[in-house]
Amino acid sequence: MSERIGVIGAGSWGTTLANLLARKGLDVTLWAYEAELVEEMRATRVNSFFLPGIELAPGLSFTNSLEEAAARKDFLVLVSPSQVMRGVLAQLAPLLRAGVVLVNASKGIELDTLMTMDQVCAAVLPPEVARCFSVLSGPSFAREVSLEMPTAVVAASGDAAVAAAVQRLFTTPSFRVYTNTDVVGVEIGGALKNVIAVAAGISDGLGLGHNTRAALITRGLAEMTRLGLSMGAQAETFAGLAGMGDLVLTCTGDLSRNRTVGMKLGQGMKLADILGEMRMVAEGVKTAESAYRLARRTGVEMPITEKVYQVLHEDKPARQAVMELMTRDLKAERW
Ligand SMILES: NC(=O)c1ccc[n+]([C@@H]2O[C@H](COP(=O)([O-])OP(=O)(O)OC[C@H]3O[C@@H](n4cnc5c(N)ncnc54)[C@H](O)[C@@H]3O)[C@@H](O)[C@H]2O)c1
Ligand SMILES: O=P(O)(O)OC[C@H](O)CO
Repeated sequence: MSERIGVIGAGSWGTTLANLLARKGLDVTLWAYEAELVEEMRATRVNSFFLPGIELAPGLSFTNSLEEAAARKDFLVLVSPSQVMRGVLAQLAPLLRAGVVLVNASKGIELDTLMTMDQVCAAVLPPEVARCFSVLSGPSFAREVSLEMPTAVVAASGDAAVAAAVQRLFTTPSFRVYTNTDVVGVEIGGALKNVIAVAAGISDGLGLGHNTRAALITRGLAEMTRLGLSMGAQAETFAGLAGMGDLVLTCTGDLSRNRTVGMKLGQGMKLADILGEMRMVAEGVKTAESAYRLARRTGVEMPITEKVYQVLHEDKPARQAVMELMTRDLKAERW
């Protein structure tokens, strides 16, 4: 392969994906928002800000210029946090050529507009550029991927040929990529699992047990699926890697930033203090509000999301939120 690839965002996931491609011998340019991070990666070939201890492959080059990262590329991997994606895309829009394959690897719902990342791309980019959109999602902690621990993810696009191209691009012996055509389902699964992971963290932080966590995962999946279906997603996507797969990982894995935020809340810390000591992004904090508002707008019942929103943003005590969830009206089990 002789593809030229730009990766936009040098956080832990952007750096990991760029490094995975460079390890395959591909020509990859990684754009970092922080100029000093570019200097550091050039000098040391390590991203100590976001991915310490992982050596970066020789074929990987670094830039603080979006033009250098994006111009004349065949694939552009978008890995900026979802709440800043629109601003980054607006700067990229005049630089992109028709036919470049866009790969969104960011997981969130924009707070101001309640749009998923495919919708933000369609709104900001010229139609001939936004057409080749795909989303890469699934259970994938950056550090484990960097250490080449076997991982399976999904590449979704409305155009099966684009999904197949992304599958070929990213596949390695330790990174297995499935294709899917349900962009909405994959976007919604990746975004909402972060909210449920905050809930699972709160439960763990309160000292509740495995029963509670299993209930949150299962009923969390039900409400994720309900919202997805109301937006045109397919139910089976939520049983797959971008749904249940990522939900299980993020609700149980100690590496999850979203679960960690929840744990600290459950232990009594204030959100502002938790976020104040984090350099990395926990997308579920803002997506909890996006999802809560989407649920109200669409009339979809999302009780766990509602309680996470209230604990995060309305100072509801975590124990009260648990009690309110447990004493809701009794009902039949259903999606
Ligand atoms: N880390 C993972 O394991 C992982 C795995 C899959 C998906 N993701 C998703 O990838 C996306 C990026 O997360 P990450 O973990 O790579 O980031 P990170 O938390 O490691 O780092 C934060 C990132 O935000 C960037 N940033 C901060 N302010 C910015 C601004 N104003 N404009 C542009 N960029 C800015 C930083 O440069 C850095 O790239 C998120 O949506 C996340 O959910 C992460
Ligand atoms: O660390 P988190 O909670 O942002 O999760 C990272 C990835 O999304 C897991 O698939």
